Formats: sequence, structure tokens, C-alpha cells
Amino acid sequence: MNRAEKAALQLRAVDVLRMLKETRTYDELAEETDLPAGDLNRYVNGHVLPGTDRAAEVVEELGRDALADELDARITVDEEGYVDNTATVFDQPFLDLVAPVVANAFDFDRPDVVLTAATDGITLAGALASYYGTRCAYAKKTKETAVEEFIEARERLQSGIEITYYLPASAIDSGESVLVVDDLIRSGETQELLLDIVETADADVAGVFALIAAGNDGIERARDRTDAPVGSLTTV
Ligand SMILES: O=P(O)(O)OC[C@H]1O[C@H](OP(=O)(O)OP(=O)(O)O)[C@H](O)[C@@H]1O
Ligand SMILES: Nc1ncnc2[nH]cnc12
Repeated sequence: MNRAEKAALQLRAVDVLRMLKETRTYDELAEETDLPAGDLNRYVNGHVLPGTDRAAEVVEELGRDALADELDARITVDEEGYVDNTATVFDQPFLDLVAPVVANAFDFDRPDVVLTAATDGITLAGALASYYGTRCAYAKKTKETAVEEFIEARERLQSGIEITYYLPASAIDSGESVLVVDDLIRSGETQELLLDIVETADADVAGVFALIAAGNDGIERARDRTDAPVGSLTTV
């Protein structure tokens, strides 16, 4: 890690600790992190930055569990298993906090493009693209006006309905590395269509990530398609 990367990691750890502190006392935070309450106070108030080893632990281990808990607290699942995750995908600052934690925890190669499907994946993709400093792209079920060339992916769903996603052809160049993300993965059909788009573009998959997996079918389906890391922050 160079100096700038170390500084970024230290600041991310402070962001995670500040989020946790919102609903905890310093003593509770000390117990949860195994760090002295006095140090935590100085980090949260911005007087001192945690060392890089400490910062890495906070972001990679504590941060992942804490964000998964926070995500669980924000979603509701109805009696048929459908998820309402509006409180997550509408909260860009929360997703901005999720992005570095996810990037560190899942070990994705730094992508050239973060790709998702409209609509609900867009804010997450934006947060991850912003974290990596890369482009963000989203495939849509309709063709964007004034765009001439598209990559298309078509699939017949279990329901029998045919679905097509369109991505402007200029969004991904051949040989680029693409991180495929979405807010939710259930059957994995949407991720499969996005992976088809990456393949048609002659690009590489850096990983597949969903905030929420509704069951394991979708994650397993994505794992069958790529050797890159595949995962979700929580499963319902
Ligand atoms: O794994 P799957 O079974 O394909 O389901 C996951 C997809 O379903 C939801 O999108 P939806 O099609 O409802 O569109 P939206 O994002 O516009 O709500 C969700 O945002 C995923 O894209
Ligand atoms: N909100 C949702 N919850 C569960 N499965 C889904 N598939 C598509 N949208 C979904």
C-alpha cells in the first residue's frame, strides 16, 4: 500500500466507527471492537487516525459484519419471500460506506467498469464505481434513445416471459475487467444476463456481488459462470 492508500484505509475505518457509534456508547463499541474506549473516542472525533493494521481490521472484519447487521435491520421480507430494500438502495451515504468494505472483504480485482441492471442496482454500482474511481454502466430493458449500437442479452425466464437487456456498446471495451453488481440476487437470471453482456463485449469478470441474496440459487448460478469472487453481504 502506498501512503495515499493507507490514508484512505484509515479514513474508511473512521467512517465505519462513526456509523457504529451512532447506535452505541463508547464502552459498547470498545467491547465489540476490542479497542480501548479512549482510542475510539479520539478516532471518532477525528483527533487521531487508527494505525493501518487496526484500520484494516475495522474495515475488513468488523465493518463487514456491522454493515451486514445494518443491512438486515433495514430490509423487510414479506410472507412470500419478497424483499423491500428501499431503505438501502435510496440511501447513497450508506452505500458509499458499504463500497470500500465490500471491495476489501471480497477481494475483487480493481475493475474498469462496474456493471448493473436498471433500476435498483444503480446506486450501489455508483458507490462502487466511485470507490474504485472507475466507470459505472447499467443495462436497461429498453434501448436508450440516440444510441446506435447495443450489446443485447436475451433470456427466457422460468415464467416463460422473454427479457432483453440492452447496454450501449461503447460502455465496455474488449479486454476490460467488469465487476457485476446488483442490489438483490434471487434466481440469478438478471446476473446471468449481465454476465452474457460481459462475454459478448469480450471483457473479463472481476467478480459478482449483490447486497442481498434471496436464497442461494442465484449465487450458485453465478459461481457456475465465473471463477472470480462471487458473494453477497447478507442472505435472507
Ligand atoms: O436474481 P433475479 O431473480 O434475476 O432477481 C434480481 C433482480 O430483481 C430485481 O430487479 P427488478 O427486475 O425487479 O427490476 P428493478 O431493479 O427495476 O426493480 C433486482 O433489482 C435484481 O435486478
Ligand atoms: N424484491 C425482490 N425480492 C425477492 N425476489 C425478487 N426478485 C425480484 N425482485 C425481488
